[in-house]
Amino acid sequence: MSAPYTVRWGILGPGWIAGEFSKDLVLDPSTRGVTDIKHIVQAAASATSLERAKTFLSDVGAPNGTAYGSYEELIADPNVDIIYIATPHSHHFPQCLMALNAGKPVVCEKPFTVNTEQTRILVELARNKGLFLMEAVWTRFFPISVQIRALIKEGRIGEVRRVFADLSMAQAPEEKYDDSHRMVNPDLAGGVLLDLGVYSLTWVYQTLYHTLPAAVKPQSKPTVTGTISKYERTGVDVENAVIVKFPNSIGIATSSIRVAADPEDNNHTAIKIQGTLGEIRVDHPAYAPAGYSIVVAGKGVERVECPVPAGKGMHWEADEAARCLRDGKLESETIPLEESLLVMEAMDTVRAQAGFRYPEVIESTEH
Ligand SMILES: NC(=O)C1=CN([C@@H]2O[C@H](COP(=O)(O)OP(=O)(O)OC[C@H]3O[C@@H](n4cnc5c(N)ncnc54)[C@H](OP(=O)(O)O)[C@@H]3O)[C@@H](O)[C@H]2O)C=CC1
Ligand SMILES: O=C1OC[C@@H](O)[C@H](O)[C@H]1O
Repeated sequence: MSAPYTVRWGILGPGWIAGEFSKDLVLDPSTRGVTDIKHIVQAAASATSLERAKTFLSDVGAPNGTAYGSYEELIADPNVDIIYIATPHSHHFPQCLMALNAGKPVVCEKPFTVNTEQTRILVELARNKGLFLMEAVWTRFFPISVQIRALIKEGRIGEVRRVFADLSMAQAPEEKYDDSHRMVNPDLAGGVLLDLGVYSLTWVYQTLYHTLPAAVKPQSKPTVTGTISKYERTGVDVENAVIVKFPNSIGIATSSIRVAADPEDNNHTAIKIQGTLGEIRVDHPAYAPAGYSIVVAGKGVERVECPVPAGKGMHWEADEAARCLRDGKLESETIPLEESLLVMEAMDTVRAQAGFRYPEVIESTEH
């Protein structure tokens, strides 16, 4: 058996999710049945302080990693193969630009950028430079997503005509968040559409668009209609509803931080994928569901549990990025850049229809 392909990660923005991601990186991949890939947390950088980067590395179980007190040093490190960006939404575009311009492949947290134009620039830059680029929508790589896309393609629930997808978590923003917090701060591109709505839209696009034959995709671009409710204190959205109309199907994506999709936290259905023969009901939360049911008329209910075998489940997206690097691919087939652009476009459209724009400094493509 050949040695596993090893990828050395550089973590840019050592905050909450970067910690979860890095802890998954250092897990033994065989705990999820993976033997062809190995990850190393090679380095981490904090723009706030070198000490923070050091503490981060030790906390995630990578005490031998190199700590940097600036992002520039991280992306210049020749021992780093790929950069993972995990900062607030407002900062993804300039930081991705910086990393790509330095010749580093990038995995960037969701949402890719503040708007579509920014993502388009990154995609063109990565393609021109021959560098791998991927939006870190971890949900797409969960075995549950893989299984459900396969069930749709094999016609288990007939022709899929409609999808309802919700990711809502009652968070009482007035109590939970200071107005400067990234969830509600317009300067950091806060708001529920970009933060949680991106997952509801992911379910719509990965079921109704990703599963289509390649030949029909060019004629299958959706039209999007949507609305939002604003947070009185900061003006970002706290609730939204998006209708995504494809030629032969309709997706309805919603998200909220005012109400909960699953108030009792009890595997309530958050996503319904409806076909002409039946439906697939996927558990809350949409970003990491742990089970689903297949309900076919006359055949009863088949329940499928999909627990994460070890860690949080962010390792699957890292495995994908590693395999793409190994195989010389510039993008993931599971989350093609075109689909990241389509989701960004949907969010742009909803914001435009609602008259919701972020400060020019973060909507700008000049950096
Ligand atoms: N995949 C998932 O499940 C999740 C994804 N996310 C996504 O990850 C990203 C980061 O979220 P999260 O980990 O909660 O973020 P944090 O609030 O923990 O911040 C992450 C890092 O970003 C930098 N940062 C924080 N605030 C600012 C600011 N005001 N200006 C500039 N930089 C700042 C800091 O880096 P430094 O130390 O270098 O200053 C910080 O360590 C977002 O895109 C979010 O949508 C978030 C949660 C879950
Ligand atoms: O990506 C995310 O998923 C989990 C949520 O709790 C978090 O706010 C969001 O950023």
